[in-house]
Amino acid sequence: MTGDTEPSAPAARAADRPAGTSAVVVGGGLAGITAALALADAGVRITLLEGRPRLGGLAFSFRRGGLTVDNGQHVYLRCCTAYRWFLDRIGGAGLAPLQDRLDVPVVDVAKPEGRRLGRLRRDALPVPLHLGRSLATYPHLSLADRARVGRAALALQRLDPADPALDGQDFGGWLAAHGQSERAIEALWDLVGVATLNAVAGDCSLALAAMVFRTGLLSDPGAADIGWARVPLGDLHDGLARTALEAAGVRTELRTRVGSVSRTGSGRWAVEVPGETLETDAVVLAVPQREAHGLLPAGALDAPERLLEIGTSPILNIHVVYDRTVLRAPFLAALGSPVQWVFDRTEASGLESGQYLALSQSAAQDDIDAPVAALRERYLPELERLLPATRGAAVRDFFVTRERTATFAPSPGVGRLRPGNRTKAPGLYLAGAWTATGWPATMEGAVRSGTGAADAALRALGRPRGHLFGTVAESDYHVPSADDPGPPARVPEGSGVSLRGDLR
Ligand SMILES: Cc1cc2nc3c(=O)[nH]c(=O)nc-3n(C[C@H](O)[C@H](O)[C@H](O)COP(=O)(O)OP(=O)(O)OC[C@H]3O[C@@H](n4cnc5c(N)ncnc54)[C@H](O)[C@@H]3O)c2cc1C
Repeated sequence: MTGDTEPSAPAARAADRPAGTSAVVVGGGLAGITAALALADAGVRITLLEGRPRLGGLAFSFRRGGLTVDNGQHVYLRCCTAYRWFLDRIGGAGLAPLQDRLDVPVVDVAKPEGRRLGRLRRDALPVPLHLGRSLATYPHLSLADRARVGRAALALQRLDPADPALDGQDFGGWLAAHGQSERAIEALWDLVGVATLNAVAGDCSLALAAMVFRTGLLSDPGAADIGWARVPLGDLHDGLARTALEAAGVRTELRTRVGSVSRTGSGRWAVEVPGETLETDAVVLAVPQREAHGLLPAGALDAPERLLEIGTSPILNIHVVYDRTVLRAPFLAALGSPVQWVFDRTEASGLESGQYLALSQSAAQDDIDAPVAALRERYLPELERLLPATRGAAVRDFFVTRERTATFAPSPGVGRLRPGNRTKAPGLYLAGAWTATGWPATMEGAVRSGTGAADAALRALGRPRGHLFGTVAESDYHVPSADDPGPPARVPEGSGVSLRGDLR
């Protein structure tokens, strides 16, 4: 590596760029990759520095014997327009398609009479009627609870997530004040909320919850259709991302941990990595909030100590390989069990026989440090209750992945702690899912923060540009024809992704 980002960029496209427009992006998670791509696409000469030997940050894969394992199951929704733009930009949309229509099997094992299957799905009707039939027939709620859920959803729709007064209130208190029973919270609000917000309703800012439920369930009929990668996450966030960065002329340096960022005497920026210092015009810090706090020069934020007040929340994934197929659906959600969501990872992991399930356990404070043996003892019998076919099946492998700081904690009051993309230091920008995107800690939030930082930098360079992505557009719902097959992120016919009534 050389000492200045400008003359050293390898790709021809970068070499053509005018001098005086270089930037260093620190951190190669989704926020940093996005910022690097968006800036490079606008003609800025970019160096991306990542401390680890791979890109992708918190959403990555690793090898375990013959398996490719994701550190944690990731899903996104059709309303995640920024992440969908990102998938398109790296050429990965076809590898992480969306359901044609929201359809979530929900299995309740709490009742003595046995397990019961319900479904949360949508119809092709306008909001809020698109969920009306599903709610009316949802067997896990009493009739009275279903009516009260409908009324609360309409009240939620009237909230403005950007209203600062909502940030300090907790979602659980709001739900109780709107007549929601403990059962309704468990069987509906937390079923969705824990997975998307990484906290139970009582621990969640009303602003963030309103954002999730309004955008996902109450904005457009298809907004909550679920998408997920049919390949290892690393294929997208590391492999394809690296190819896209290289094609855009970005110089990417892995295993390169930034030690400090400071202003030079001439008003440029000095980025220190082991053995050398890079000089550049602008810096995007796309690292987690604690690292950002450590790298921010004095005076860059009014109250930098607030970054350290942002809490974190863990996610545990439990991976089980059976010698046979035990689940005949791509995923399911569970009630009446410590199991939350179960995903079939068989194909994506490269497993050739048997079935590989990943249990995604959000807000996992109670289990995150439990020994593997204790988790095995607790969760295998739970899987037998949920999926009877596991009872005669042999467990070929059982392991866990623990992300203790998977997301920032969406606690009441977190909104006032999250800074925007701009700092008080000219040329220094912040990105990361923890910045003030209005979204909880998601891939969507990370990508939005990356484009936000790039936009702020481009405006300062006098090169503002149009929006890269919009809200959920009507065009997302058009009927595909032979001439116009529709957006690439659709599940192809016959792909086997549709859910069947019988899960096993
Ligand atoms: C188990 C799990 C499950 C999840 N499930 C979902 C889901 O289903 N849907 C969803 O949308 N989101 C999910 N998320 C959240 C999502 O993964 C994150 O919000 C997103 O990936 C954060 O991206 P980021 O770029 O903001 O930060 P990060 O991914 O944390 O990236 C920051 C990068 O900076 C690098 N870095 C740090 N310090 C330095 C330094 N000094 N020098 C150089 N590099 C440095 C780090 O190595 C890292 O690569 C999940 C997260 C986890 C952990």
